[in-house]
Amino acid sequence: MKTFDELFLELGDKARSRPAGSGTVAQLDAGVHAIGKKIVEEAAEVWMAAEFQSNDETAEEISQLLYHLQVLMLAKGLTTADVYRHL
Ligand SMILES: N=c1c2ncn([C@@H]3O[C@H](COP(=O)(O)OP(=O)(O)OP(=O)(O)O)[C@@H](O)[C@H]3O)c2ncn1[C@@H]1O[C@H](COP(=O)(O)O)[C@@H](O)[C@H]1O
Repeated sequence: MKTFDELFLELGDKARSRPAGSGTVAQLDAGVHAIGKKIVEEAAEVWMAAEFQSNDETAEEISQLLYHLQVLMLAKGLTTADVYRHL
């Protein structure tokens, strides 16, 4: 298990070191347009899970949405502080 901040640090390391086989690196290379489409897809899956599936399945979909939001943050050079200051 990891927190939002721990995952963001891990993804930042991946973006810098670019290990072979990293899905995050592949997403970053695909660019903001592709990442954005993935966010929309995952958001729809969250919505559908919330309406028609279990809470555990909904939580899993939410985790995937958070992951893709973090990939977009990295693609745009945003930090968690950039986001948190709006909360
Ligand atoms: N938390 C995640 C995570 N959540 C979601 N995803 C990806 O998001 C996609 C969501 O999958 P779906 O269930 O929607 O399935 P899908 O639409 O068939 O997926 P694709 O066809 O798009 O691959 C998958 O491609 C997952 O690989 C994630 N990929 C990676 N992580 C974590 O990120 C870290 C770095 O991962 P790598 O960069 O791959 O090493 C590791 O700690 C991973 O656990």
